[in-house]
Amino acid sequence: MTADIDFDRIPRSALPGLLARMPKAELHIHIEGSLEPELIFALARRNGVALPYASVEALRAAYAFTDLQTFLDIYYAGASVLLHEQDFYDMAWAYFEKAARDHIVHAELFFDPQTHTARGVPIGTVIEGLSRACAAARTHLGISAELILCFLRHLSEAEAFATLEEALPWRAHFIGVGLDSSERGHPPGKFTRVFVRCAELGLHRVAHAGEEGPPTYIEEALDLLRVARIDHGVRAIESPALMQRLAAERVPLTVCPLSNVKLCVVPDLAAHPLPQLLAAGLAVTINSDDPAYFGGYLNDNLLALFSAQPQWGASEAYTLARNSLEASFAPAQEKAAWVQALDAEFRQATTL
Ligand SMILES: Nc1ncnc2[nH]cnc12
Ligand SMILES: [Zn+2]
Repeated sequence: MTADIDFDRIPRSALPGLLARMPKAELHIHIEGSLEPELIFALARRNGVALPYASVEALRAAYAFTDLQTFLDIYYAGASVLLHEQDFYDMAWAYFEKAARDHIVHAELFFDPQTHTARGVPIGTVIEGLSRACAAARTHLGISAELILCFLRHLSEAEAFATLEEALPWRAHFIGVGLDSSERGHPPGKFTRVFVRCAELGLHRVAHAGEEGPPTYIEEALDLLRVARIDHGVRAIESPALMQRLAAERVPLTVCPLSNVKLCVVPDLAAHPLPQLLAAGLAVTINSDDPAYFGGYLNDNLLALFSAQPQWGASEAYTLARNSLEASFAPAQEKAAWVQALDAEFRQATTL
Protein backbone atom coordinates (compact mmCIF):
# COMPACT_ATOMS: atom_id res chain seq x y z
CA MET A 1 0.00 0.00 0.00
CA THR A 2 3.07 2.25 -0.12
CA ALA A 3 2.84 2.84 -3.88
CA ASP A 4 6.63 2.94 -4.21
CA ILE A 5 7.04 6.26 -2.49
CA ASP A 6 10.27 6.82 -0.59
CA PHE A 7 8.77 8.39 2.53
CA ASP A 8 12.22 8.82 4.13
CA ARG A 9 13.03 11.46 1.52
CA ILE A 10 10.22 13.71 2.76
CA PRO A 11 11.61 16.24 5.24
CA ARG A 12 9.81 16.57 8.59
CA SER A 13 9.36 20.26 7.92
CA ALA A 14 7.11 19.34 4.96
CA LEU A 15 4.72 17.31 7.13
CA PRO A 16 2.25 20.01 8.27
CA GLY A 17 1.78 21.22 4.69
CA LEU A 18 1.42 17.68 3.44
CA LEU A 19 -1.15 16.77 6.10
CA ALA A 20 -3.17 19.84 5.16
CA ARG A 21 -2.94 19.41 1.38
CA MET A 22 -3.23 15.65 0.94
CA PRO A 23 -6.53 14.55 -0.64
CA LYS A 24 -8.64 12.83 2.01
CA ALA A 25 -12.14 11.59 2.84
CA GLU A 26 -14.16 12.41 5.93
CA LEU A 27 -16.34 9.46 6.95
CA HIS A 28 -17.47 10.43 10.45
CA ILE A 29 -18.97 13.90 10.72
CA HIS A 30 -22.36 14.55 12.30
CA ILE A 31 -23.59 17.50 10.30
CA GLU A 32 -25.51 18.82 13.32
CA GLY A 33 -22.14 18.78 15.11
CA SER A 34 -20.74 21.26 12.59
CA LEU A 35 -23.15 24.00 13.76
CA GLU A 36 -20.85 26.74 15.04
CA PRO A 37 -22.19 28.92 17.90
CA GLU A 38 -22.32 31.94 15.55
CA LEU A 39 -24.60 30.04 13.14
CA ILE A 40 -26.71 28.72 16.04
CA PHE A 41 -27.35 32.31 17.14
CA ALA A 42 -27.96 33.54 13.57
CA LEU A 43 -30.51 30.76 12.96
CA ALA A 44 -32.14 31.34 16.36
CA ARG A 45 -32.62 34.99 15.42
CA ARG A 46 -33.88 34.15 11.91
CA ASN A 47 -36.38 31.59 13.27
CA GLY A 48 -37.42 33.31 16.50
CA VAL A 49 -36.11 30.45 18.64
CA ALA A 50 -35.17 31.33 22.24
CA LEU A 51 -31.84 29.93 23.42
CA PRO A 52 -30.93 29.30 27.07
CA TYR A 53 -27.61 31.14 26.51
CA ALA A 54 -27.16 34.92 26.47
CA SER A 55 -24.41 35.05 23.86
CA VAL A 56 -22.11 33.11 21.54
CA GLU A 57 -19.43 33.33 24.25
CA ALA A 58 -21.78 31.96 26.92
CA LEU A 59 -22.72 29.06 24.67
CA ARG A 60 -19.08 28.27 23.85
CA ALA A 61 -18.25 28.43 27.56
CA ALA A 62 -20.77 25.63 28.16
CA TYR A 63 -18.70 23.28 25.95
CA ALA A 64 -16.99 21.56 28.88
CA PHE A 65 -17.97 17.92 28.65
CA THR A 66 -17.29 15.08 31.06
CA ASP A 67 -18.65 12.27 28.88
CA LEU A 68 -20.76 11.54 25.79
CA GLN A 69 -24.09 12.32 27.50
CA THR A 70 -23.07 15.78 28.77
CA PHE A 71 -22.12 16.60 25.18
CA LEU A 72 -25.28 15.14 23.63
CA ASP A 73 -27.52 17.25 25.90
CA ILE A 74 -25.97 20.46 24.49
CA TYR A 75 -25.72 19.10 20.94
CA TYR A 76 -29.45 18.34 20.77
CA ALA A 77 -30.24 21.79 22.25
CA GLY A 78 -28.08 23.42 19.55
CA ALA A 79 -29.97 21.57 16.81
CA SER A 80 -33.27 23.10 18.01
CA VAL A 81 -32.67 26.19 15.82
CA LEU A 82 -32.99 24.12 12.62
CA LEU A 83 -36.53 24.47 11.28
CA HIS A 84 -36.55 25.16 7.53
CA GLU A 85 -34.99 23.56 4.47
CA GLN A 86 -32.69 26.56 4.06
CA ASP A 87 -31.38 26.09 7.63
CA PHE A 88 -30.23 22.56 6.84
CA TYR A 89 -28.70 23.79 3.59
CA ASP A 90 -26.84 26.64 5.32
CA MET A 91 -25.47 24.31 8.01
CA ALA A 92 -24.15 21.78 5.50
CA TRP A 93 -22.81 24.42 3.13
CA ALA A 94 -20.80 26.00 5.98
CA TYR A 95 -19.26 22.57 6.59
CA PHE A 96 -18.46 22.01 2.91
CA GLU A 97 -16.62 25.34 2.70
CA LYS A 98 -14.39 24.16 5.55
CA ALA A 99 -14.04 20.70 3.98
CA ALA A 100 -12.79 22.28 0.74
CA ARG A 101 -10.21 24.26 2.72
CA ASP A 102 -9.09 20.95 4.31
CA HIS A 103 -8.70 19.26 0.89
CA ILE A 104 -11.49 16.78 1.61
CA VAL A 105 -12.41 15.23 -1.74
CA HIS A 106 -15.21 13.02 -0.41
CA ALA A 107 -17.46 13.40 2.64
CA GLU A 108 -20.12 11.08 4.04
CA LEU A 109 -22.34 13.15 6.33
CA PHE A 110 -24.26 11.66 9.25
CA PHE A 111 -27.59 13.27 10.06
CA ASP A 112 -30.06 12.56 12.89
CA PRO A 113 -33.61 12.88 11.47
CA GLN A 114 -35.28 11.94 14.77
CA THR A 115 -33.76 15.00 16.45
CA HIS A 116 -35.75 17.11 14.00
CA THR A 117 -38.93 15.11 13.42
CA ALA A 118 -39.46 15.02 17.22
CA ARG A 119 -39.76 18.85 17.02
CA GLY A 120 -42.29 18.68 14.19
CA VAL A 121 -39.84 19.28 11.32
CA PRO A 122 -40.85 17.06 8.36
CA ILE A 123 -38.15 14.55 7.39
CA GLY A 124 -38.34 15.79 3.77
CA THR A 125 -37.33 19.28 4.92
CA VAL A 126 -34.21 17.82 6.57
CA ILE A 127 -33.19 15.56 3.69
CA GLU A 128 -33.93 18.05 0.91
CA GLY A 129 -31.92 20.83 2.55
CA LEU A 130 -28.92 18.57 3.18
CA SER A 131 -29.17 16.94 -0.24
CA ARG A 132 -29.25 20.33 -2.00
CA ALA A 133 -26.07 21.31 -0.12
CA CYS A 134 -24.41 18.03 -1.21
CA ALA A 135 -25.29 18.82 -4.83
CA ALA A 136 -23.87 22.34 -4.46
CA ALA A 137 -20.68 20.92 -2.92
CA ARG A 138 -20.25 18.68 -5.96
CA THR A 139 -20.94 21.46 -8.45
CA HIS A 140 -19.16 24.41 -6.84
CA LEU A 141 -16.42 22.81 -4.71
CA GLY A 142 -15.71 19.55 -6.53
CA ILE A 143 -16.41 17.59 -3.33
CA SER A 144 -18.12 14.24 -3.64
CA ALA A 145 -20.75 14.32 -0.87
CA GLU A 146 -23.19 11.70 0.42
CA LEU A 147 -25.65 11.35 3.31
CA ILE A 148 -25.93 8.61 5.95
CA LEU A 149 -29.15 8.55 8.02
CA CYS A 150 -28.49 7.73 11.68
CA PHE A 151 -30.91 6.15 14.11
CA LEU A 152 -30.78 7.43 17.70
CA ARG A 153 -29.96 4.40 19.83
CA HIS A 154 -31.50 5.82 23.03
CA LEU A 155 -34.86 5.51 21.25
CA SER A 156 -36.57 2.20 20.40
CA GLU A 157 -36.12 -0.04 17.39
CA ALA A 158 -39.80 0.57 16.56
CA GLU A 159 -39.04 4.30 16.31
CA ALA A 160 -36.05 3.52 14.06
CA PHE A 161 -38.36 1.46 11.80
CA ALA A 162 -40.87 4.34 11.68
CA THR A 163 -38.07 6.78 10.76
CA LEU A 164 -36.84 4.48 8.00
CA GLU A 165 -40.38 4.25 6.57
CA GLU A 166 -40.76 8.04 6.69
CA ALA A 167 -37.43 8.48 4.87
CA LEU A 168 -38.09 5.98 2.07
CA PRO A 169 -39.67 8.51 -0.34
CA TRP A 170 -36.17 10.14 -0.25
CA ARG A 171 -34.32 6.81 -0.59
CA ALA A 172 -32.27 8.14 -3.52
CA HIS A 173 -30.85 10.93 -1.34
CA PHE A 174 -28.97 8.80 1.21
CA ILE A 175 -26.53 5.96 0.70
CA GLY A 176 -26.60 4.31 4.10
CA VAL A 177 -27.65 4.17 7.73
CA GLY A 178 -25.77 4.54 11.00
CA LEU A 179 -26.37 4.26 14.72
CA ASP A 180 -25.45 7.04 17.14
CA SER A 181 -26.34 8.84 20.42
CA SER A 182 -25.97 7.43 23.96
CA GLU A 183 -24.02 4.19 23.67
CA ARG A 184 -23.94 2.75 27.19
CA GLY A 185 -26.96 0.53 27.85
CA HIS A 186 -27.99 0.57 24.18
CA PRO A 187 -26.13 -2.32 22.51
CA PRO A 188 -26.19 -2.66 18.72
CA GLY A 189 -28.26 -5.85 19.01
CA LYS A 190 -31.25 -3.68 19.97
CA PHE A 191 -31.40 -2.66 16.27
CA THR A 192 -30.77 -6.00 14.54
CA ARG A 193 -34.08 -6.22 12.69
CA VAL A 194 -34.07 -2.67 11.36
CA PHE A 195 -30.51 -3.11 10.09
CA VAL A 196 -31.52 -6.37 8.34
CA ARG A 197 -34.29 -4.38 6.61
CA CYS A 198 -31.76 -1.68 5.63
CA ALA A 199 -29.51 -4.36 4.11
CA GLU A 200 -32.47 -5.62 2.05
CA LEU A 201 -32.96 -2.05 0.82
CA GLY A 202 -29.36 -1.98 -0.40
CA LEU A 203 -28.25 0.60 2.16
CA HIS A 204 -24.67 0.70 3.44
CA ARG A 205 -24.46 0.17 7.17
CA VAL A 206 -22.18 1.62 9.86
CA ALA A 207 -22.54 1.98 13.64
CA HIS A 208 -20.93 3.79 16.54
CA ALA A 209 -19.43 1.13 18.80
CA GLY A 210 -16.61 1.00 21.30
CA GLU A 211 -16.55 4.74 21.94
CA GLU A 212 -17.82 4.44 25.52
CA GLY A 213 -19.27 0.96 25.14
CA PRO A 214 -17.31 -2.29 25.60
CA PRO A 215 -15.56 -4.31 22.85
CA THR A 216 -18.56 -6.69 22.76
CA TYR A 217 -20.59 -3.83 21.23
CA ILE A 218 -18.12 -3.77 18.32
CA GLU A 219 -18.60 -7.53 17.86
CA GLU A 220 -22.40 -7.10 17.92
CA ALA A 221 -22.21 -4.34 15.32
CA LEU A 222 -20.22 -6.65 13.04
CA ASP A 223 -22.14 -9.87 13.67
CA LEU A 224 -25.71 -8.64 14.14
CA LEU A 225 -25.87 -5.34 12.24
CA ARG A 226 -23.38 -6.53 9.57
CA VAL A 227 -21.80 -3.09 9.35
CA ALA A 228 -19.02 -2.28 6.87
CA ARG A 229 -17.28 0.17 9.21
CA ILE A 230 -17.13 0.84 12.94
CA ASP A 231 -17.44 4.45 14.11
CA HIS A 232 -14.86 5.12 16.86
CA GLY A 233 -14.07 1.53 17.90
CA VAL A 234 -11.17 2.66 20.09
CA ARG A 235 -12.11 0.33 22.92
CA ALA A 236 -11.13 -2.57 20.63
CA ILE A 237 -7.70 -1.99 22.18
CA GLU A 238 -8.99 -3.83 25.29
CA SER A 239 -9.54 -7.12 23.40
CA PRO A 240 -6.57 -8.77 21.67
CA ALA A 241 -8.89 -11.25 19.89
CA LEU A 242 -11.03 -8.44 18.50
CA MET A 243 -7.94 -6.49 17.42
CA GLN A 244 -6.81 -9.53 15.44
CA ARG A 245 -10.19 -9.91 13.83
CA LEU A 246 -10.46 -6.23 12.86
CA ALA A 247 -6.99 -6.38 11.31
CA ALA A 248 -7.63 -9.67 9.47
CA GLU A 249 -10.98 -8.48 8.08
CA ARG A 250 -9.63 -4.96 7.39
CA VAL A 251 -12.71 -3.43 9.06
CA PRO A 252 -12.27 0.34 8.88
CA LEU A 253 -12.50 2.32 12.13
CA THR A 254 -13.51 5.98 11.84
CA VAL A 255 -11.51 7.36 14.75
CA CYS A 256 -12.06 10.92 16.04
CA PRO A 257 -9.07 11.98 18.16
CA LEU A 258 -10.14 15.45 19.36
CA SER A 259 -13.62 14.10 20.14
CA ASN A 260 -12.10 11.32 22.25
CA VAL A 261 -10.17 13.88 24.31
CA LYS A 262 -13.12 16.29 24.71
CA LEU A 263 -15.48 13.47 25.79
CA CYS A 264 -12.87 12.03 28.17
CA VAL A 265 -12.58 8.72 26.31
CA VAL A 266 -8.79 9.25 26.52
CA PRO A 267 -6.92 11.65 28.84
CA ASP A 268 -4.99 13.36 26.01
CA LEU A 269 -3.79 12.82 22.44
CA ALA A 270 -0.41 11.44 23.56
CA ALA A 271 -2.27 8.64 25.37
CA HIS A 272 -4.56 7.83 22.42
CA PRO A 273 -4.44 4.15 21.32
CA LEU A 274 -4.13 5.15 17.63
CA PRO A 275 -0.44 4.18 17.36
CA GLN A 276 -1.23 0.66 18.62
CA LEU A 277 -4.27 0.37 16.34
CA LEU A 278 -2.22 1.41 13.32
CA ALA A 279 0.74 -0.79 14.26
CA ALA A 280 -1.63 -3.79 14.61
CA GLY A 281 -2.68 -3.31 10.98
CA LEU A 282 -6.19 -1.93 11.55
CA ALA A 283 -7.66 0.23 8.78
CA VAL A 284 -7.94 3.38 10.87
CA THR A 285 -9.15 6.70 9.47
CA ILE A 286 -9.12 10.15 11.10
CA ASN A 287 -12.31 12.21 11.37
CA SER A 288 -13.77 15.20 13.19
CA ASP A 289 -17.08 13.82 14.63
CA ASP A 290 -18.62 17.12 15.84
CA PRO A 291 -16.03 19.73 14.86
CA ALA A 292 -17.90 22.80 16.14
CA TYR A 293 -17.98 21.28 19.63
CA PHE A 294 -14.62 19.52 19.86
CA GLY A 295 -12.18 22.23 18.82
CA GLY A 296 -11.44 21.46 15.23
CA TYR A 297 -12.15 20.18 11.75
CA LEU A 298 -10.37 17.31 10.01
CA ASN A 299 -7.04 19.03 9.38
CA ASP A 300 -7.02 20.35 12.97
CA ASN A 301 -7.40 16.73 14.12
CA LEU A 302 -4.51 15.58 11.91
CA LEU A 303 -2.16 18.39 12.92
CA ALA A 304 -2.89 17.97 16.64
CA LEU A 305 -2.47 14.22 16.39
CA PHE A 306 0.88 14.38 14.60
CA SER A 307 2.13 16.97 17.13
CA ALA A 308 1.24 14.55 19.93
CA GLN A 309 2.83 11.57 18.12
CA PRO A 310 6.29 12.89 17.15
CA GLN A 311 7.40 9.44 15.97
CA TRP A 312 4.86 9.64 13.13
CA GLY A 313 5.94 10.90 9.73
CA ALA A 314 4.96 10.95 6.07
CA SER A 315 4.36 7.21 5.90
CA GLU A 316 1.68 7.38 8.62
CA ALA A 317 0.13 10.46 6.99
CA TYR A 318 -0.12 8.59 3.67
CA THR A 319 -1.61 5.48 5.29
CA LEU A 320 -4.28 7.48 7.12
CA ALA A 321 -5.29 9.40 3.99
CA ARG A 322 -5.30 6.30 1.84
CA ASN A 323 -7.35 4.36 4.40
CA SER A 324 -9.93 7.16 4.41
CA LEU A 325 -10.29 7.08 0.62
CA GLU A 326 -10.45 3.29 0.44
CA ALA A 327 -12.89 2.93 3.37
CA SER A 328 -15.38 5.28 1.73
CA PHE A 329 -18.52 4.10 -0.05
CA ALA A 330 -17.50 5.92 -3.24
CA PRO A 331 -17.31 4.01 -6.55
CA ALA A 332 -14.01 2.15 -7.12
CA GLN A 333 -13.10 4.32 -10.12
CA GLU A 334 -13.36 7.53 -8.10
CA LYS A 335 -11.35 6.01 -5.26
CA ALA A 336 -8.59 5.01 -7.70
CA ALA A 337 -8.41 8.56 -9.07
CA TRP A 338 -8.14 10.04 -5.56
CA VAL A 339 -5.40 7.56 -4.62
CA GLN A 340 -3.51 8.60 -7.77
CA ALA A 341 -3.76 12.25 -6.70
CA LEU A 342 -2.61 11.28 -3.20
CA ASP A 343 0.41 9.44 -4.63
CA ALA A 344 1.28 12.44 -6.78
CA GLU A 345 1.15 14.76 -3.76
CA PHE A 346 3.54 12.53 -1.81
CA ARG A 347 5.88 11.92 -4.78
CA GLN A 348 6.13 15.66 -5.25
CA ALA A 349 7.06 16.00 -1.57
CA THR A 350 10.00 13.59 -2.00
CA THR A 351 11.58 16.09 -4.39
CA LEU A 352 11.56 18.98 -1.90
N1 LIG B 1 -19.50 11.11 19.33
C1 LIG B 1 -20.78 10.73 19.22
N2 LIG B 1 -21.15 9.52 19.71
C2 LIG B 1 -22.41 9.14 19.63
N3 LIG B 1 -23.38 9.88 19.09
C3 LIG B 1 -23.07 11.08 18.59
N4 LIG B 1 -23.82 12.01 18.01
C4 LIG B 1 -23.03 13.04 17.70
N5 LIG B 1 -21.78 12.79 18.09
C5 LIG B 1 -21.77 11.56 18.65
ZN1 LIG C 1 -19.88 10.23 16.06
